Amino acid sequence: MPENHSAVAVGGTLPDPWPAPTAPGRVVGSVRVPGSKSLTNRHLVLAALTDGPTVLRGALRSRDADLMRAALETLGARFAELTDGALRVHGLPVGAPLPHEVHIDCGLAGTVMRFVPFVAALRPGVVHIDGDPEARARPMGATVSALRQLGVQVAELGEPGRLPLTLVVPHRDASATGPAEVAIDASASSQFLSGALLSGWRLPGGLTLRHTGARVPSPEHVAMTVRLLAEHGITTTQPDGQTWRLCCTAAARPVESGSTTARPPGSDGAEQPGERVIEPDLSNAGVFLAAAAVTGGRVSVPNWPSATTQIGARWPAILEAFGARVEHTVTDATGVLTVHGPVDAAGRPRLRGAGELADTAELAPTVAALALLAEGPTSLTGIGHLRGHETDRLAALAAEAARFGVSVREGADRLDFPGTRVSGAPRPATAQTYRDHRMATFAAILGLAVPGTHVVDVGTTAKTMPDFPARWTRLVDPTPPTTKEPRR
Ligand SMILES: O=C(O)C1=C[C@@H](OP(=O)(O)O)[C@@H](O)[C@H](O)C1
Ligand SMILES: C=C(OP(=O)(O)O)C(=O)O
Repeated sequence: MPENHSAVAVGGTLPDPWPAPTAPGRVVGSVRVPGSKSLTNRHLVLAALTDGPTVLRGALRSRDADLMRAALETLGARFAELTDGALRVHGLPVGAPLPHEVHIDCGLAGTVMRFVPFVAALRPGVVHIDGDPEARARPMGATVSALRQLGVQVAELGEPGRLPLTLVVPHRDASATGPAEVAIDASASSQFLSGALLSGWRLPGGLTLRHTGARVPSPEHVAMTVRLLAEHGITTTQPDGQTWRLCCTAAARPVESGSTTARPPGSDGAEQPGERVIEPDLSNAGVFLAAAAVTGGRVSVPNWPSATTQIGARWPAILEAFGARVEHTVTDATGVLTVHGPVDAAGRPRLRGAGELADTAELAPTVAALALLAEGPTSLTGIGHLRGHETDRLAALAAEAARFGVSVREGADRLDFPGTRVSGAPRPATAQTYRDHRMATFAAILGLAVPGTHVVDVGTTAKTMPDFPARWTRLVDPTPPTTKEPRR
């Protein structure tokens, strides 16, 4: 079900292709980043499966988050926007038959494609699941297999192991005592494991989930799932690195405990909803931090958590590998992360190659932009499963680098960037984005240093950051044209 992705800026539609702003000098600023997509969509699922109301603060509004909300609403959850900007979620009736057949639109959201089918498996009925044309290329085989092991009939209406799917969910024996046993190969995406775990605690006997493949991709995201379950009072045990066990005993209770849970002052707790605060999206924060790195500038992100399960926790180490200096000023549980971009003796930006960076997962496109502007070589390894992301990101990054005049070596699960000492500086190009938000932000970062860069369909950034073009323009060149002065 494709939809119009065109980017709408304050005051109108953005041009397509979009002229990416070039930094007039050092980029200096502070950027408040919206809530994490991965945390928001997990919290939405967990709140939808909790019997009492939950209040979410800082939840992302974006295409992926809105698709998740719509899907959960279709399955019976209810949402109310509160006047203070928070979102109240009322859980869906687990186990009750759906009143009629329903359709779920996943868009291009991996979290919706891989999390929602397991939610659907908790209500007897017929559920049709589809998404954008690009979503039909993304792997779904492990979800299909897991659902069948749970007794759901799954019709694969297109290619095997791909969307669209129709699920026929049976009535479940609520007196089941043992855990459901599911064994899947999740090598193509950690989301298969997260999806099963996020709903598995509502199965009558809980769930034992086993990964049969070699390695778990994006392991941080599975750790995030386990952590959030724990915050909801659901214990996951891991007898070995490939197996997760969830019991159902904590099921169906409103949120009462957990590190992000707070009760309103004076509350006796009886009818009060649990409250969750969602961290900013650190993967998207990396795009803004990259602007400092690329221009020898200084960019801060407030509310940077001191401890997090987000893969964006790796930004300080990654940016330091490129020669940036990173400070984290801590106040309470959060703080401000500030990146100072590296400069040479004359004050000109000067990124060094980062060497080998393993398992950068969803950070890879942003890191790739840095690697194209760095002097020395950088290799991104262990990223084979990114071929199943919004697009085949290894092929897309190599193709777009070539458009900018840089030859990047594409291996089965790695990319090798030569560094500008070998390739020369990237030259202007009109970057294709393949409906992939991170390919758009990749090109925007290059545009900082490569005047004349254009980005096709920059509106695709609405997947996780609807106002990206306006935010980016404000950060890169905040001075109105008439008052412009060189910043260095
Ligand atoms: O569970 C999640 O929220 C995600 C898991 C990861 O997926 P993969 O394991 O497919 O990389 C990540 O890349 C994606 O952006 C979000
Ligand atoms: C891979 C990504 O998204 P999705 O949640 O759609 O898998 C991503 O955001 O980089």
